[in-house]
Amino acid sequence: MGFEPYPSLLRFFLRTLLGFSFLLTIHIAMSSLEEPLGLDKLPSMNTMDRIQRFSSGACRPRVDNLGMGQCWIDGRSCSTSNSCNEDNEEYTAETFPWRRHTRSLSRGDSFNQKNMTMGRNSMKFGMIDNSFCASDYHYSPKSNNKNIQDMAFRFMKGIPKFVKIVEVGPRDGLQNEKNIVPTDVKIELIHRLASSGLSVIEATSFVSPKWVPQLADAKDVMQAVHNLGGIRLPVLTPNLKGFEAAIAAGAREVAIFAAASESFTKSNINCSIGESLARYRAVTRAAKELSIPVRGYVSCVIGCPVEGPIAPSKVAYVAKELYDMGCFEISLGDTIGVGTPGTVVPMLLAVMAVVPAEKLAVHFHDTYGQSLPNILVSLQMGISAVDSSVSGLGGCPYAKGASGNVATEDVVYMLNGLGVNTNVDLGKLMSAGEFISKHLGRPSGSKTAVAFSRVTADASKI
Ligand SMILES: CC(C)(COP(=O)([O-])OP(=O)([O-])OC[C@H]1O[C@@H](n2cnc3c(N)ncnc32)[C@H](O)[C@@H]1OP(=O)([O-])[O-])[C@@H](O)C(=O)NCCC(=O)NCCSC(=O)C[C@@](C)(O)CC(=O)[O-]
Repeated sequence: MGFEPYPSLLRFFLRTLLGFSFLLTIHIAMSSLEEPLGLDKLPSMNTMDRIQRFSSGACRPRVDNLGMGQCWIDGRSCSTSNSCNEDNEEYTAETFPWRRHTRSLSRGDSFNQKNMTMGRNSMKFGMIDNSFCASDYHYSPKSNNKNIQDMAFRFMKGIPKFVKIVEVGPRDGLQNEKNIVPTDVKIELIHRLASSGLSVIEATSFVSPKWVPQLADAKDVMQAVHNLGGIRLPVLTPNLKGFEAAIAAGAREVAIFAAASESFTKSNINCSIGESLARYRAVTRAAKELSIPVRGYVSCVIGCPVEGPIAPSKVAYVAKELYDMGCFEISLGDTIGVGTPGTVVPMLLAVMAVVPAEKLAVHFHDTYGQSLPNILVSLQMGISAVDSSVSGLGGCPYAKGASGNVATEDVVYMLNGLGVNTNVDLGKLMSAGEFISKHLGRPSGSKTAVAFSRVTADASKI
């Protein structure tokens, strides 16, 4: 819809925009970054805009060429310049097995057909044009508050009231650090994280010290923390040897880690996907005998550092195998952080066709700054477990270029802003982040922590 034929609409937009800027200025001045803007505090135009930007069906990846700037929209290719071209390629349900599920999911749910078709809107320089209002919601001066409330309701509908955060800082966060972090510092970090209210903290890995020297002290760390009350402390175990060592050190929960890429599996655990699943079957059998819960990871759910794009069906296959062998939860890892909502949504749809959403967690690395939008769409799709790492520490030693995990502080800040409960005290969490960042001698990788420390520094100058 163009503006010219509708001068009154244009006036309405300008008035709303001015009103919004004014309100925002007042709010920022008053809140001094103390808390995120809640949905209820944002003017209605902005709510619409956000629904548009976070629309889940925007762009789905081509399985055969998912170069990270490439995507497809209902049979049309889209280049990195975000312009879409019609093409005549045939895309069948077999090529994209999640599409059938997309249609059935879309009926009558928050993740509905309207949202799925928003991707048809053309995009320029990263901004979706205003055709969303025209084609899908017919936004006009006559639109009343109810329409806007409906849209806000639809946006929030899938988002859970409580999100479980799985803190992976002491393990995923530290495993790639070049300088060995003293055992005492690791133990202190776990204590500080626990005191912030986090209920699941991945403590360490019982892997070969030749492969991951940073975690060679797994036994000492585990022995020191395993009695921390009310906290779950899973540890990574790549095989029976690791499982037995973990149990002997006091572990009461373990995690096994597979991948959807053959090349990554080879470089990470030195075997094929098939061999890794056989090893993990042995671990889950042993765990079952001891009533030890096992979490499963699938790495490279969007892309692999060696193979490039990974098909959602491969991710679904490995996730289902782990689920069938008894994992209580499957964490889907974007190991190199190349995912966007456009590629995360189809991957999740494929996995959700074979593993229930309530058994899934998401695990994003923040290489391209896409973790928060990726988490947001995951929540909208019914996932309520999110992995993150204090201060954004992390990276896999066997995934070159992989940056840190999404920062736990940033996840908690966003969830607070959405009114989602996490039971985590952001202040105490940031102090744990400050502790480990100081030790590592570098600034925090959390934008939230950096913003708060600036505000505090500015305030102390007054
Ligand atoms: C799987 C292995 C052990 C195979 O390693 P291998 O060399 O193929 O195994 P092997 O069976 O031939 O054993 C070689 C040596 O390792 C020892 N060994 C064997 N197993 C263990 C064990 N459990 N604990 C301690 N030692 C062990 C074994 O005893 C032997 O010792 P040696 O006789 O030479 O003295 C190795 O490749 C390994 O440890 N890899 C771990 C790699 C790793 O930890 N990667 C990072 C975690 S995954 C990740 O970060 C992704 C994730 C989960 O965060 C999600 C995401 O972001 O996507």
